[in-house]
Amino acid sequence: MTPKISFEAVSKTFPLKDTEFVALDRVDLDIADREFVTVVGPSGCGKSTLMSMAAGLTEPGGGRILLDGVPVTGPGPERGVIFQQYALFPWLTVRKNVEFGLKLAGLPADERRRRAQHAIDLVGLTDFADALPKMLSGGMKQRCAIARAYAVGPQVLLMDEPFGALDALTRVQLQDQLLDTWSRERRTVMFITHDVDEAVYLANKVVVMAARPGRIHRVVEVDLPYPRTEEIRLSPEFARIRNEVWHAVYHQESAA
Ligand SMILES: Nc1ncnc2c1ncn2[C@@H]1O[C@H](COP(=O)(O)OP(=O)(O)OP(=O)(O)O)[C@@H](O)[C@H]1O
Repeated sequence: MTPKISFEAVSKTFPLKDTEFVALDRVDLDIADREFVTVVGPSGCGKSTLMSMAAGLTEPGGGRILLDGVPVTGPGPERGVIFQQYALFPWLTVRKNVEFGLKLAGLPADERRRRAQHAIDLVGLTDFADALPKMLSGGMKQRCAIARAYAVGPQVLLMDEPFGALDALTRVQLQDQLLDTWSRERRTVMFITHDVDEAVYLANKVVVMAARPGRIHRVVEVDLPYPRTEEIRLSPEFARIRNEVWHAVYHQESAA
């Protein structure tokens, strides 16, 4: 079966003084349809660059990225991108923020309203649909950004440390909510995080990257059932996988 996203020998260099810095060196990775893949690795190993290329915002220097077998040449509505910074329009309500992309897509007003409401309900912001971003907590702002991405109905969600700026409790709540939505509306997710627990809790596959040059170091399958629960989070099997990923991230020389 054709993978949803394929990275084929993807490389990227950036100019550095009179030489070149190799940010990514021949990355090969397949993400299957409806998979939830998390990407972890040391700072500067190229996680964001990799995702930005999947989003069509950065061109690969070498190799190619395929979406359903077709080379990515730019952004598209089948890919929703969510960054750590919420990037909401402060003068628009939650509803208007969520409707924004739908307006750009040229959808009629009643369809925009219906889709936005569905996405707002999904992320639990029903009571705040008419609030401005300044009235929302950090977690609620990020929910709004997620709703905005969902509303367009992307098959793929590309999430770059979306919960990185949130407190631990909000983070756990949003992880559960994201998994809940994912299990109902199965999309393909590529999710970057610095947090090993988060990487294991969410994913069915954790990609561990290494730096200098940026490359894939290991891929760890997470053979834990969904729905993920607190019981799973506290289980010995979870701890075993978490330790394996932790070791792969923080002891790369000895693990190589
Ligand atoms: N536009 C750019 N120009 C020059 N160098 C860049 C550019 N974008 C990224 N880099 C370099 O490429 C490397 C990979 O960056 P990237 O942001 O993808 O890493 P990352 O793994 O996401 O890091 P972090 O975990 O710190 O966010 C870094 O060393 C960075 O300095």
